[in-house]
Amino acid sequence: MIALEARELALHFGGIKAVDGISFQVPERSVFTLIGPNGAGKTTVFNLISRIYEPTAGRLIFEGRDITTVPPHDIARRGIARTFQNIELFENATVLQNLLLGRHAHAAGNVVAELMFLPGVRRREIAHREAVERVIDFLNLEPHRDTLISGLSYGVRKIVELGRALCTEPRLLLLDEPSSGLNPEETDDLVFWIQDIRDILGITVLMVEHDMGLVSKVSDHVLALNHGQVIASGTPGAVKSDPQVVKAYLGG
Ligand SMILES: Nc1ncnc2c1ncn2[C@@H]1O[C@H](COP(=O)(O)OP(=O)(O)OP(=O)(O)O)[C@@H](O)[C@H]1O
Repeated sequence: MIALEARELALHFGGIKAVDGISFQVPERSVFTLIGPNGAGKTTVFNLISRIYEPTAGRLIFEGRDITTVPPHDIARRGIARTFQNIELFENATVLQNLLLGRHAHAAGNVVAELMFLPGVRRREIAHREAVERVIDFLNLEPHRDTLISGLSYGVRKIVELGRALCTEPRLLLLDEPSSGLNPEETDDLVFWIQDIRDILGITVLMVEHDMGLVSKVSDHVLALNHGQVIASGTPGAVKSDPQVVKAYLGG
């Protein structure tokens, strides 16, 4: 089964063809990685899927449904979550509070019902708590649950951000440069987290990543972009040694 499909997707900013008619299919329960030199169009693809940008042309299909014109706030409800290149957490809140906020931000709520604390609201609240506890457990965040984000190392913050995305119980997780700022040991841990997210939680992972060591260890499929176009697609080994990819990284 295909989780996500891009068909001839394009986004032009004036004369700049940031994404220039690319097509790809992300199989369910796989790790699919976008690589390419700076300015290749990787982040723009993420922003198109998150619906931050309107495509100039093309379609995006998620689980067989066209999401090309779905409003951004609906994306999480449909089962897509993302992390950002720069961590976006509430510094003066605890890990638990951040995870709960991540959960609530995407929950459909009725303000009157919430104020009156109707039974449905309590049930939902319990469901939120349970989802958050599962994530704390899964990512071994228990020792940090009551720690303020400002008191955490960068590596742990990145795991919390991953946790916040997982709290929405996505079926597709977008990871934007997950290894940036991590030391080699933390990057090795990330390999296991990503594999567990795919294998244990059954979530499809679409990732943008520069660290080729991490890309090779964890990806089922790699798509290389340059100047907004696909230049290679296949296994990590095949893409890494593709002459067009080698040339692109050398500045071609
Ligand atoms: N909002 C924007 N307005 C104008 N041009 C943009 C905008 N966003 C991206 N671009 C341009 O589109 C091209 C693709 O950029 P993008 O950020 O997607 O590349 P990238 O592959 O993610 O690069 P990096 O690895 O540096 O993050 C670049 O030429 C960039 O300057």
